[in-house]
Amino acid sequence: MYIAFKLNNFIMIFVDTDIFIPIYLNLADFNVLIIGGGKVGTKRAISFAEHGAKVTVISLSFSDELLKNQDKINLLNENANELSEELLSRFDIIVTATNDKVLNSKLCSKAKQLRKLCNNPTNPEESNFIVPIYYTDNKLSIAVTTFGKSSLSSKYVLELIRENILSNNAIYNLIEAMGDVKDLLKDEIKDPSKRFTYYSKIFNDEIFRNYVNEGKIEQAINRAKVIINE
Ligand SMILES: C[C@@]1(CC(=O)O)C2=NC(=C\c3[nH]c(c(CCC(=O)O)c3CC(=O)O)Cc3[nH]c(c(CC(=O)O)c3CCC(=O)O)/C=C3\N/C(=C\2)[C@@H](CCC(=O)O)[C@]3(C)CC(=O)O)/[C@H]1CCC(=O)O
Ligand SMILES: NC(=O)c1ccc[n+]([C@@H]2O[C@H](COP(=O)([O-])OP(=O)(O)OC[C@H]3O[C@@H](n4cnc5c(N)ncnc54)[C@H](O)[C@@H]3O)[C@@H](O)[C@H]2O)c1
Repeated sequence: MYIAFKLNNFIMIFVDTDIFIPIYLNLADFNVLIIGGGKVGTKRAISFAEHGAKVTVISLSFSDELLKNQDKINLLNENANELSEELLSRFDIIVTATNDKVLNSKLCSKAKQLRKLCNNPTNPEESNFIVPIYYTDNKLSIAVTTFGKSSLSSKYVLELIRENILSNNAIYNLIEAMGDVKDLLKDEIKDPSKRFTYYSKIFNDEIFRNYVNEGKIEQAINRAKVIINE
């Protein structure tokens, strides 16, 4: 998953970025184990729980935020050095977030042997999934990662996309209008291969796009109907 070599006395690590496939997961009711209840473990635990997963945190100590959320997150006060394979097997996803890098590596490696999804925030190149920085609204989602090189840079890239691209309402109008076009085409043309030719034709039509840019969705859909009936 990564290549390491020594250059000027630094160990250079290159994550093989091609090996990661971006996927959006619905983890409702999945069992997630977070090992380490400090700053990183707390962020991950809260985020997984907010997205519907059943979260357990095993740690020697817990942040105040975790202690306040015991109704939503199961806390187990245990030493992770003594975790059995049987316990790890009960979870679908494992995050190793203690401040003991050796322990995190050992646990993540065991988890991967058990074919679990494992995230090691202290050593991204050992993870078989990465938690990217992301933005989601009810129409689209954008996730950015620099594969652990710099979260601040990832955050900056995301801010630039939001400020320079998503701030233009025309993008949202376009998504809305093309969603309506899809409903319309599914209704009117039953043969998918015929239907598919219309998507790009309508998407690239100048008149359709002008209406979309002006926020005139109804006129845009009428224009789509004209194209379908041509
Ligand atoms: C998105 C977010 C999600 C979350 O953590 O829940 C996240 N990091 C966040 C913040 C953050 N992380 C760090 C800083 C300090 C400034 C800086 O260094 O930039 C800040 C800034 C802050 O805290 O504001 C330091 C840092 N990051 C990693 C290491 C380990 C290492 O390098 O060894 C170190 C310690 C380096 C050291 O010890 O020196 C690695 C990872 N961090 C990732 C995700 C994954 C890759 C995503 C990517 O490529 O961006 C990956 C690979 C872990 C993974 O696999 O999931 C969250 C957004 C918070 C928000 O929303 O604002
Ligand atoms: N990926 C990221 O975004 C990111 C960001 C900052 C830091 N980090 C790295 O993540 C690691 C954790 O950082 P943190 O700020 O959450 O640390 P922290 O000190 O706040 O928390 C560590 C937690 O691990 C627990 N722990 C330690 N040994 C344990 C054991 N044997 N069994 C059970 N629990 C144990 C501690 O009780 C504590 O709750 C650090 O190595 C840090 O460099 C990653």
